[in-house]
Amino acid sequence: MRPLFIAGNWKMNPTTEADAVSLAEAVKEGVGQDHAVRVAVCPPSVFLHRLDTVLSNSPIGLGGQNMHPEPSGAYTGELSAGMLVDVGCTHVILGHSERRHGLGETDAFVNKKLLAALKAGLIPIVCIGETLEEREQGQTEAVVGDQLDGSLAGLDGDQMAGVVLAYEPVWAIGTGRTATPEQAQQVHAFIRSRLSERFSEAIASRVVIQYGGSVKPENARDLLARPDIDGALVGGASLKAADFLGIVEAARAVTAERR
Ligand SMILES: O=C(CO)COP(=O)(O)O
Repeated sequence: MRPLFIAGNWKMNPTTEADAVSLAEAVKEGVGQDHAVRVAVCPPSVFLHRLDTVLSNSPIGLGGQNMHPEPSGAYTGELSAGMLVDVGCTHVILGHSERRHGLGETDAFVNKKLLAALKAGLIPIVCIGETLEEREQGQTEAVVGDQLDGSLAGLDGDQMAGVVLAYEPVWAIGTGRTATPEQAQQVHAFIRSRLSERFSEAIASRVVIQYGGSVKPENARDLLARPDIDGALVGGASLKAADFLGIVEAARAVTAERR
Protein backbone atom coordinates (compact mmCIF):
# COMPACT_ATOMS: atom_id res chain seq x y z
CA MET A 1 0.00 0.00 0.00
CA ARG A 2 1.26 3.48 -0.85
CA PRO A 3 1.44 5.65 2.29
CA LEU A 4 -0.38 8.97 1.89
CA PHE A 5 1.98 11.93 1.59
CA ILE A 6 0.98 15.48 2.55
CA ALA A 7 3.44 18.23 1.62
CA GLY A 8 3.17 21.96 2.21
CA ASN A 9 4.45 24.27 -0.53
CA TRP A 10 4.84 27.56 1.31
CA LYS A 11 5.82 29.38 -1.90
CA MET A 12 7.12 32.90 -1.07
CA ASN A 13 5.67 32.85 2.46
CA PRO A 14 5.88 33.65 5.33
CA THR A 15 7.93 36.83 5.08
CA THR A 16 10.07 36.51 8.21
CA GLU A 17 12.17 33.74 9.71
CA ALA A 18 10.35 34.17 13.03
CA ASP A 19 7.01 33.39 11.37
CA ALA A 20 8.51 30.46 9.46
CA VAL A 21 9.87 29.01 12.71
CA SER A 22 6.48 29.43 14.47
CA LEU A 23 4.66 27.71 11.64
CA ALA A 24 7.16 24.83 11.52
CA GLU A 25 7.04 24.41 15.31
CA ALA A 26 3.24 24.23 15.26
CA VAL A 27 3.27 21.66 12.44
CA LYS A 28 5.93 19.64 14.27
CA GLU A 29 3.89 19.58 17.44
CA GLY A 30 0.71 18.59 15.61
CA VAL A 31 2.34 15.78 13.62
CA GLY A 32 4.17 14.42 16.67
CA GLN A 33 5.86 11.08 16.09
CA ASP A 34 3.11 9.68 13.88
CA HIS A 35 4.57 7.91 10.85
CA ALA A 36 1.28 6.62 9.39
CA VAL A 37 1.17 9.54 6.97
CA ARG A 38 4.25 11.06 5.31
CA VAL A 39 4.52 14.82 5.86
CA ALA A 40 6.93 17.42 4.47
CA VAL A 41 7.18 21.20 4.37
CA CYS A 42 8.84 23.21 1.60
CA PRO A 43 9.65 26.71 2.85
CA PRO A 44 11.52 29.47 1.01
CA SER A 45 15.19 28.49 0.68
CA VAL A 46 16.47 31.21 3.04
CA PHE A 47 14.64 29.49 5.91
CA LEU A 48 15.75 25.93 5.15
CA HIS A 49 18.82 25.86 7.34
CA ARG A 50 16.98 27.18 10.38
CA LEU A 51 14.00 24.89 9.86
CA ASP A 52 16.23 21.84 9.61
CA THR A 53 17.09 22.50 13.25
CA VAL A 54 13.49 23.23 14.22
CA LEU A 55 12.31 19.99 12.62
CA SER A 56 15.01 17.75 14.13
CA ASN A 57 13.64 14.69 15.97
CA SER A 58 10.52 14.85 13.85
CA PRO A 59 9.39 12.62 10.96
CA ILE A 60 8.59 15.74 8.89
CA GLY A 61 10.59 16.02 5.67
CA LEU A 62 12.12 19.29 4.52
CA GLY A 63 12.00 20.33 0.88
CA GLY A 64 13.29 23.01 -1.43
CA GLN A 65 10.93 24.59 -3.94
CA ASN A 66 13.35 24.53 -6.85
CA MET A 67 16.99 23.84 -7.79
CA HIS A 68 19.40 24.15 -10.70
CA PRO A 69 20.53 20.98 -12.50
CA GLU A 70 24.25 21.80 -12.29
CA PRO A 71 26.15 21.00 -9.08
CA SER A 72 27.88 24.43 -8.92
CA GLY A 73 29.05 27.24 -11.15
CA ALA A 74 28.23 30.64 -12.56
CA TYR A 75 24.45 30.57 -12.13
CA THR A 76 23.51 33.76 -10.34
CA GLY A 77 20.64 33.38 -7.93
CA GLU A 78 20.45 29.59 -8.22
CA LEU A 79 21.12 26.74 -5.82
CA SER A 80 22.02 23.12 -6.41
CA ALA A 81 20.74 19.75 -5.25
CA GLY A 82 23.90 19.25 -3.18
CA MET A 83 23.31 22.55 -1.40
CA LEU A 84 19.76 21.51 -0.54
CA VAL A 85 21.05 18.23 0.88
CA ASP A 86 23.74 20.09 2.81
CA VAL A 87 21.16 22.27 4.62
CA GLY A 88 19.09 19.24 5.55
CA CYS A 89 16.61 18.82 2.70
CA THR A 90 15.09 15.45 1.93
CA HIS A 91 12.77 16.62 -0.86
CA VAL A 92 12.58 19.14 -3.67
CA ILE A 93 9.62 20.43 -5.69
CA LEU A 94 10.36 20.52 -9.43
CA GLY A 95 8.45 22.01 -12.36
CA HIS A 96 5.77 23.81 -10.40
CA SER A 97 3.35 25.52 -12.78
CA GLU A 98 4.26 28.89 -11.30
CA ARG A 99 7.75 28.24 -12.64
CA ARG A 100 6.67 26.57 -15.89
CA HIS A 101 4.23 29.33 -16.80
CA GLY A 102 5.67 32.31 -14.96
CA LEU A 103 9.36 31.63 -15.62
CA GLY A 104 9.33 29.56 -18.80
CA GLU A 105 10.57 26.23 -17.40
CA THR A 106 10.35 23.46 -19.98
CA ASP A 107 9.91 19.71 -19.55
CA ALA A 108 13.49 19.23 -20.75
CA PHE A 109 14.82 21.55 -18.03
CA VAL A 110 12.66 19.90 -15.38
CA ASN A 111 14.05 16.55 -16.57
CA LYS A 112 17.65 17.70 -16.07
CA LYS A 113 16.79 18.89 -12.57
CA LEU A 114 15.04 15.61 -11.82
CA LEU A 115 18.07 13.53 -12.78
CA ALA A 116 20.32 15.79 -10.67
CA ALA A 117 17.96 15.62 -7.69
CA LEU A 118 17.88 11.82 -7.80
CA LYS A 119 21.65 11.66 -8.10
CA ALA A 120 21.95 13.83 -4.98
CA GLY A 121 19.57 11.59 -3.04
CA LEU A 122 16.64 13.99 -2.85
CA ILE A 123 13.04 12.84 -3.25
CA PRO A 124 11.71 14.91 -6.12
CA ILE A 125 8.09 16.09 -6.25
CA VAL A 126 7.49 16.67 -9.96
CA CYS A 127 4.49 18.88 -10.77
CA ILE A 128 2.36 18.48 -13.86
CA GLY A 129 -1.06 19.79 -14.83
CA GLU A 130 -3.12 21.48 -17.53
CA THR A 131 -4.41 25.04 -17.83
CA LEU A 132 -8.12 25.83 -17.93
CA GLU A 133 -7.94 26.49 -21.65
CA GLU A 134 -6.30 23.13 -22.26
CA ARG A 135 -8.94 21.36 -20.14
CA GLU A 136 -11.78 23.11 -21.95
CA GLN A 137 -10.30 22.05 -25.28
CA GLY A 138 -10.25 18.42 -24.12
CA GLN A 139 -6.45 18.31 -24.06
CA THR A 140 -5.89 17.37 -20.43
CA GLU A 141 -4.55 13.88 -21.09
CA ALA A 142 -2.45 15.00 -24.07
CA VAL A 143 -0.86 17.82 -22.05
CA VAL A 144 -0.26 15.74 -18.93
CA GLY A 145 1.03 12.84 -21.04
CA ASP A 146 3.54 15.11 -22.81
CA GLN A 147 4.67 16.60 -19.50
CA LEU A 148 5.21 13.09 -18.13
CA ASP A 149 7.17 11.95 -21.21
CA GLY A 150 9.34 15.06 -21.22
CA SER A 151 9.94 15.39 -17.51
CA LEU A 152 10.64 11.70 -16.91
CA ALA A 153 12.93 11.06 -19.89
CA GLY A 154 15.87 8.76 -19.21
CA LEU A 155 14.61 7.42 -15.89
CA ASP A 156 14.75 3.71 -15.14
CA GLY A 157 12.04 1.91 -13.21
CA ASP A 158 13.82 1.98 -9.86
CA GLN A 159 14.40 5.71 -10.16
CA MET A 160 10.76 6.24 -11.14
CA ALA A 161 9.51 4.39 -8.09
CA GLY A 162 11.27 6.98 -5.92
CA VAL A 163 9.73 9.99 -7.66
CA VAL A 164 6.63 11.69 -6.30
CA LEU A 165 4.32 13.21 -8.90
CA ALA A 166 1.95 16.07 -8.11
CA TYR A 167 -1.01 16.55 -10.42
CA GLU A 168 -1.85 20.21 -10.06
CA PRO A 169 -4.42 21.52 -12.54
CA VAL A 170 -3.36 25.13 -13.06
CA TRP A 171 -6.96 26.34 -12.88
CA ALA A 172 -7.30 24.95 -9.35
CA ILE A 173 -4.18 26.56 -7.88
CA GLY A 174 -4.89 29.43 -5.50
CA THR A 175 -8.33 29.89 -7.02
CA GLY A 176 -10.46 28.16 -4.41
CA ARG A 177 -11.70 26.01 -7.29
CA THR A 178 -10.73 22.42 -6.51
CA ALA A 179 -10.92 19.63 -9.05
CA THR A 180 -13.73 17.34 -7.95
CA PRO A 181 -12.52 14.04 -6.52
CA GLU A 182 -13.83 12.39 -9.70
CA GLN A 183 -11.96 14.78 -11.99
CA ALA A 184 -8.75 14.35 -10.03
CA GLN A 185 -9.08 10.55 -9.79
CA GLN A 186 -9.63 10.33 -13.54
CA VAL A 187 -6.36 12.14 -14.31
CA HIS A 188 -4.47 10.27 -11.57
CA ALA A 189 -5.62 6.95 -13.06
CA PHE A 190 -4.51 8.16 -16.49
CA ILE A 191 -1.09 9.09 -15.08
CA ARG A 192 -0.71 5.67 -13.46
CA SER A 193 -1.72 3.88 -16.66
CA ARG A 194 0.84 5.92 -18.57
CA LEU A 195 3.53 4.97 -16.03
CA SER A 196 2.44 1.36 -16.33
CA GLU A 197 2.92 1.42 -20.13
CA ARG A 198 6.22 3.25 -19.90
CA PHE A 199 7.75 1.32 -16.97
CA SER A 200 5.67 -1.58 -15.63
CA GLU A 201 2.52 -2.13 -13.61
CA ALA A 202 4.64 -2.98 -10.56
CA ILE A 203 6.57 0.29 -10.80
CA ALA A 204 3.42 2.35 -11.52
CA SER A 205 1.73 0.90 -8.45
CA ARG A 206 4.58 2.18 -6.26
CA VAL A 207 4.57 5.79 -7.48
CA VAL A 208 3.00 8.30 -5.10
CA ILE A 209 0.78 10.76 -7.00
CA GLN A 210 -0.28 13.81 -5.00
CA TYR A 211 -3.11 16.13 -5.96
CA GLY A 212 -2.63 19.89 -5.60
CA GLY A 213 -4.97 22.82 -6.08
CA SER A 214 -7.05 24.45 -3.36
CA VAL A 215 -6.81 21.46 -1.00
CA LYS A 216 -8.32 22.34 2.39
CA PRO A 217 -9.31 20.37 5.50
CA GLU A 218 -12.91 20.37 4.23
CA ASN A 219 -12.22 18.72 0.87
CA ALA A 220 -9.12 16.64 1.71
CA ARG A 221 -10.84 13.50 2.89
CA ASP A 222 -12.95 13.05 -0.24
CA LEU A 223 -9.95 13.57 -2.47
CA LEU A 224 -7.65 11.29 -0.48
CA ALA A 225 -10.21 8.50 -0.37
CA ARG A 226 -9.86 7.99 -4.15
CA PRO A 227 -7.75 4.97 -5.08
CA ASP A 228 -5.11 6.79 -7.16
CA ILE A 229 -4.83 9.98 -5.07
CA ASP A 230 -1.93 9.34 -2.73
CA GLY A 231 -1.62 12.65 -0.97
CA ALA A 232 -1.71 16.39 -1.44
CA LEU A 233 0.64 19.22 -2.31
CA VAL A 234 -0.86 22.08 -0.36
CA GLY A 235 -0.28 25.77 -1.02
CA GLY A 236 -2.42 28.35 0.79
CA ALA A 237 -3.74 25.99 3.45
CA SER A 238 -0.19 24.97 4.43
CA LEU A 239 0.43 28.47 5.80
CA LYS A 240 -1.95 27.98 8.71
CA ALA A 241 -0.84 25.16 10.99
CA ALA A 242 -4.42 24.26 11.94
CA ASP A 243 -5.48 23.93 8.30
CA PHE A 244 -2.41 21.95 7.30
CA LEU A 245 -2.81 19.66 10.30
CA GLY A 246 -6.48 19.25 9.43
CA ILE A 247 -5.39 17.88 6.05
CA VAL A 248 -2.87 15.56 7.74
CA GLU A 249 -5.68 14.42 10.03
CA ALA A 250 -7.90 13.66 7.01
CA ALA A 251 -5.05 11.57 5.57
CA ARG A 252 -4.70 9.70 8.85
CA ALA A 253 -8.42 8.96 8.87
CA VAL A 254 -8.33 7.63 5.31
CA THR A 255 -5.23 5.54 6.17
CA ALA A 256 -6.95 4.08 9.24
CA GLU A 257 -10.04 3.17 7.16
CA ARG A 258 -7.88 1.30 4.65
CA ARG A 259 -6.24 -0.91 7.25
O1 LIG B 1 0.32 25.22 -6.04
C1 LIG B 1 -0.09 24.54 -5.11
C2 LIG B 1 0.82 23.66 -4.36
O2 LIG B 1 2.02 23.49 -5.01
C3 LIG B 1 -1.50 24.61 -4.67
O3 LIG B 1 -1.74 25.87 -4.16
P1 LIG B 1 -3.13 26.16 -3.39
O4 LIG B 1 -3.30 25.04 -2.40
O5 LIG B 1 -2.94 27.50 -2.77
O6 LIG B 1 -4.20 26.13 -4.44
